[in-house]
Amino acid sequence: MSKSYDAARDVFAGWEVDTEAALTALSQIPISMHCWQGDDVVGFEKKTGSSGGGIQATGNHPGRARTPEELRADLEFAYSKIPGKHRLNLHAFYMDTDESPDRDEIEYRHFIPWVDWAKEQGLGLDFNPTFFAHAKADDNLTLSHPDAGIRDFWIEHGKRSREIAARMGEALGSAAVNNIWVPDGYKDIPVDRMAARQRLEASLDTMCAEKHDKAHMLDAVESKLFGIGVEACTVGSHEFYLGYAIKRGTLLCLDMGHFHPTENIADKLSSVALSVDELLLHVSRPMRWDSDHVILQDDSILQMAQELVFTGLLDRTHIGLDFFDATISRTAAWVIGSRNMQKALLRALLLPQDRLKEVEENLDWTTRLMLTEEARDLPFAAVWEEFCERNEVPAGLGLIDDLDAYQASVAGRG
Ligand SMILES: C[C@H](O)[C@H](O)[C@@H](O)C(=O)CO
Ligand SMILES: [Mn+2]
Repeated sequence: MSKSYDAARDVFAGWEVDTEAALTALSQIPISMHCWQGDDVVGFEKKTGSSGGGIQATGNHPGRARTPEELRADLEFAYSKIPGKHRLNLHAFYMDTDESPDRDEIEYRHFIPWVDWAKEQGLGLDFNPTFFAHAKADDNLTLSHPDAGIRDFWIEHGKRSREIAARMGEALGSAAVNNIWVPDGYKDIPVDRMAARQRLEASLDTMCAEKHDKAHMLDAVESKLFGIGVEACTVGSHEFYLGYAIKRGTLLCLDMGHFHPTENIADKLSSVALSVDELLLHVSRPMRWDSDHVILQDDSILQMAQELVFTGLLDRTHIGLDFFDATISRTAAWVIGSRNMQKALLRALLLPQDRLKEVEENLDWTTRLMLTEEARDLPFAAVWEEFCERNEVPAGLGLIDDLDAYQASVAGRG
């Protein structure tokens, strides 16, 4: 235990905050790191179409992972710099196989190398059907397409993805969240939104009809305000999926980039949690649009973490990341973003929660403001360093050399 941690523990104790309890709580929060930051959302299948689903990684930093082996090596490095045990969020088009199954032909066996690796690394896995980057998504319509043949193709993909996720969860002894994000929408103003939404709802119902053990797989649905090429209408809007999650008992996924830029996503947690059992977060940083920048310790993330801690929602929320920046080291992006999520949680866990709630209850808003502002100056960094040390990962400047050395080792990839 370092001298600075010792001193910090005393300072926090003066605020009636137990740093040991905060460290224990933080060590029990897994972050689901998204595989797609490692290769700019390209995936490993041999067949692709022209639709990117309105999402886009920009930049050309050297070192993009081109194979599952390269991606796993990058992930191993990233996890070795992130304190604690975490999860990997895999998309269906990251299959690891010599075969070329189409989306409606994928099977669990195409993902076994990922499961074996996750077991070896002590990681949990989460999963996502991939409803974009395919010729049958080129109209920007999949599950809501007017053509039943196209809908059936994607329904089959979704069914298989749920089955694969369930088998992953069973194999690893930890439920895989299977997140359904469907990019469907219209570039210009549609005249029959209702028909599109009815088709999406019916397709989702068929796709999710088979019951899987919740100990193995949990369905989540993710809404979006708009994407590039579908500016006028997204079929799976927030209202659509909020209703769907409530009616069908699925998790609701809130992606921080999928709302109007002035909306505060942290504010939504307590509202939706009154009507859905569990939540999935896609923690992201939109800049003017759903730009998926690497997350910072900015107000949006700090408030999100504080809401999770203060509302007692950590047990009902699965924290996933969703950003992809190709202008910087991809492994560093994972490390910086994941650690920032953890730092935000630690900051929230180190706040004098009981006292703050008490003064608010007493309408003493002056003291509330004074306490929240003074608490910003507490010696949080010493507690974070202690967490890193206990988990045998570097903190501060010690991290930079490691990140640089790894980036140099992958920069020669073609
Ligand atoms: C690749 C992911 O499925 C994707 O980012 C989705 O979650 C999303 O947020 C689309 O904007
Ligand atoms: Mn997302």
